Amino acid sequence: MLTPLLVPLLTDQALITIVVVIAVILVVGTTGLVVARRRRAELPGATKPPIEAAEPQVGDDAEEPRDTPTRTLEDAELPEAPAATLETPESAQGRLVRLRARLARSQGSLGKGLLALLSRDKLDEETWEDIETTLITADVGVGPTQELVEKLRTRMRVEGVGAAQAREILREELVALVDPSMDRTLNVTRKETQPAVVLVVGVNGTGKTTTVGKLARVLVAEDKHVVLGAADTFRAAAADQLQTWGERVGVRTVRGPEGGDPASIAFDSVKEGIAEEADVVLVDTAGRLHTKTGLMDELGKVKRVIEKSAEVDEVLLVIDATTGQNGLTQARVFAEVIDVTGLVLTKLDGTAKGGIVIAVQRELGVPVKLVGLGEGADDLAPFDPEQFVDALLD
Ligand SMILES: Nc1nc2c(ncn2[C@@H]2O[C@H](COP(=O)(O)OP(=O)(O)OP(=O)(O)O)[C@@H](O)[C@H]2O)c(=O)[nH]1
Repeated sequence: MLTPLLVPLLTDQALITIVVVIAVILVVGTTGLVVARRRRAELPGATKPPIEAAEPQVGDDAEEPRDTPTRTLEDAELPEAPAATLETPESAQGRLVRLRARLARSQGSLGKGLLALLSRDKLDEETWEDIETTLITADVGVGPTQELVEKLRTRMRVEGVGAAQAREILREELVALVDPSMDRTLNVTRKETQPAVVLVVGVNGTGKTTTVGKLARVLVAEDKHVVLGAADTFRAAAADQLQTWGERVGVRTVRGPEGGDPASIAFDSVKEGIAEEADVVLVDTAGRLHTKTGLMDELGKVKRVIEKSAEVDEVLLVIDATTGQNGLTQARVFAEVIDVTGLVLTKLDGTAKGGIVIAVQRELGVPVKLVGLGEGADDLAPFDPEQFVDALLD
C-alpha cells in the first residue's frame, strides 16, 4: 500500500505505471466474475437453442478432456417410446347379432314394409303390386321378385291370412331366396407348406382396403398368423392405410414403391407369407373401373403371378351396396376376368337396398360371404341368411 509520504518520492512515470497495473487487475477480476456467472446460468435446463459448434481447427484443444467419463445408455434420458398396444379384435361369431340393430335400421323399409302389406286383411291386386314395388325398390331384382311374389301368393291363399302367418311365411320365403344352402365358408386354412391366399378385388371406393383391414382383424381374433400385401400401388395412401390397419393388430404389411408393379408386390407378399409360415396372406388390389379393359386384364396377371408360388384360395369381390344396379354390372365384368369365389357387400348400413344380396348372388351364382355394416374396425360380419332376414323383419 502506498503511503502519502512515499507518493512525493515517486517519479511521475512510476506513478502512472502503478495506476495502470491496478486498473488492469480490476478489469481482469471483474470480467472473470461475469463469465463465471454466465456459465452457471447456461447449465442444462436453460432453454437456449443449441449453438452449432464451429469446426475444430488444427491445434485447437478438445473442449472436454478425453478422460471425461462417457455417459452410458442408462445415464442418458431417452424420450419415452409410445407403448405399442395391440388391439384385441372382436371374434367373428356373434358380430351379425351385434350389428343386427344397424341392419334393421337400414333395411326396415324392406322387411317391415313387406310385413305390413302382407298382414292386411284383404290381399287385393293393388297390395300385391305394392309388394312387388317394395322388392324392386330394394334392389331384389325383377326375376327374384316375381318368384317370391308367386310363392307368397300361393302360400297365403292356402295357409290363410293374418299377421302371424304372414310373418312366418315371409320369413321362410325370404330365407329361401337368400339361399342358405350356399357354402359361405371363407377358405382361409393353411395348407401343408403354404398359407391360404385371399385376393380382394373391386371398383375403387367400394371399401376394399377397409375390408382387408377388417378381415385381418377377424383372422387375428381366430389366432391366425396373417400377412398383408399392399398391391394397390395406384392410390398413394392405400398402402399406408393398410399398414395402419395391420399395425393395430400386429400384422405385417408387404409393400412396394408407389406406382410399382402390383403383381410383383402380390408375389412378394405371398413369398413373405411362405417364409413366415403364415396362415393367410390377404392381398389388397387397386380399385379399377370395370370399363377399363387394360386395368381389368392386370387383375388376371396379378393372380397368375401369385400362382407361380401358391394357389389362390379366395377371390373376394367387394361391392358397395349403395351403388345398386351399377354394382351388379361391376360384378358381371369382374366375374368375366377372374374367378370370383365370394362376395363382400359393404355399406349395407347406409342403404335400404339390402335386396342386392339376393340379386348379386343370383347374377354370379357366388355367395355373399361377408357384409360391411359400418366404418368401425369390427363392423364386418360373416353373412348368415337367417340372421339377415330376421334383422329385416325385426
Ligand atoms: N358406412 C360404411 N362405410 C364403409 C364400409 N366399408 C368401407 N367404408 C368406407 O368406404 C370408404 C372407402 O373405403 P376404402 O377401403 O378406402 O375403399 P377402396 O375400395 O380401397 O378404395 P380404392 O383404393 O380407391 O379402390 C372409406 O371411407 C370407408 O370407411 C361399410 O361397411 N360401411
